[in-house]
Amino acid sequence: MTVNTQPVTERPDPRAFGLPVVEQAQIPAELRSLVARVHDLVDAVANTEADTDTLAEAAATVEGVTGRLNVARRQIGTMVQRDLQSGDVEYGTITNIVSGDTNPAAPPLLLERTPEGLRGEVTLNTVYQGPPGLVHGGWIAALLDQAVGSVSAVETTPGLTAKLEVNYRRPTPLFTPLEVTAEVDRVEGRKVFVSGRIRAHGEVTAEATALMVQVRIPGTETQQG
Ligand SMILES: CCCCCCCCCC(=O)SCCNC(=O)CCNC(=O)[C@H](O)C(C)(C)COP(=O)(O)OP(=O)(O)OC[C@H]1O[C@@H](n2cnc3c(N)ncnc32)[C@H](O)[C@@H]1OP(=O)(O)O
Repeated sequence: MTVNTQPVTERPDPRAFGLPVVEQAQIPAELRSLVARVHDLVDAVANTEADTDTLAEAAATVEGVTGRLNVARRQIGTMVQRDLQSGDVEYGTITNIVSGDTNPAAPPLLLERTPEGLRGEVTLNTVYQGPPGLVHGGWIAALLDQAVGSVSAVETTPGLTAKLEVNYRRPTPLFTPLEVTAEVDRVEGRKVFVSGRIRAHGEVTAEATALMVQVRIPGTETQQG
């Protein structure tokens, strides 16, 4: 990471903006178990060749369960607070499609701090398939977007992706541990230039460069530039 000529603003607490925050430890084990079961269910549904009676019975069962769960729903924008092994605190939406703790559609990608930036591992099944046996290109971009967005948030302050350029160098395989890394390259005022990579078997399959623009936080415009 190159020199930042602007002071880094203290990481904002989403509660100050009226967003509910759930600490990771407060998520019940029963909900985590349900998320994992539904994650497996999506894969089973996507691939099943069961007979029609079984399909009809499963649809009715799932419809009933969905109705029971929908009785109480979270507020849109609910955040989860994660305490990283490094001691850093990270906030993200609890249903984030890539990393959300309660989203059964999320792989999920869990990232931890390294001396260079962030690193995580994820293995994707056929739910994320594009070409036969390979990860969908849009999902590759999503993994990279999440990684560069998170590293920007952890090392500076949260921002939105203004520009993301993905270079697909090699096919990215399913059912293979993928290493995802991201780092901050430089900071210019509110602009954070970041980069990220996906590796399979140690070989880079995709890489991205991106521009994150830090969100304007009331009262901090002077520091943010
Ligand atoms: C919370 C922890 C974890 C978070 C992880 C999340 C990962 C996922 C991230 C996402 O998916 S974000 C969702 C996708 N992105 C968006 O929806 C963003 C939509 N775009 C916007 O909302 C605005 O365009 C944006 C906030 C990016 C910028 O608007 P601003 O009004 O704040 O910026 P402004 O126009 O003042 O420009 C500030 C600087 O950035 C530059 N800039 C802004 N947009 C740009 C762009 N698109 N391309 C190049 N440069 C850009 C602009 O030229 C200027 O440079 P200078 O300071 O040098 O003059």
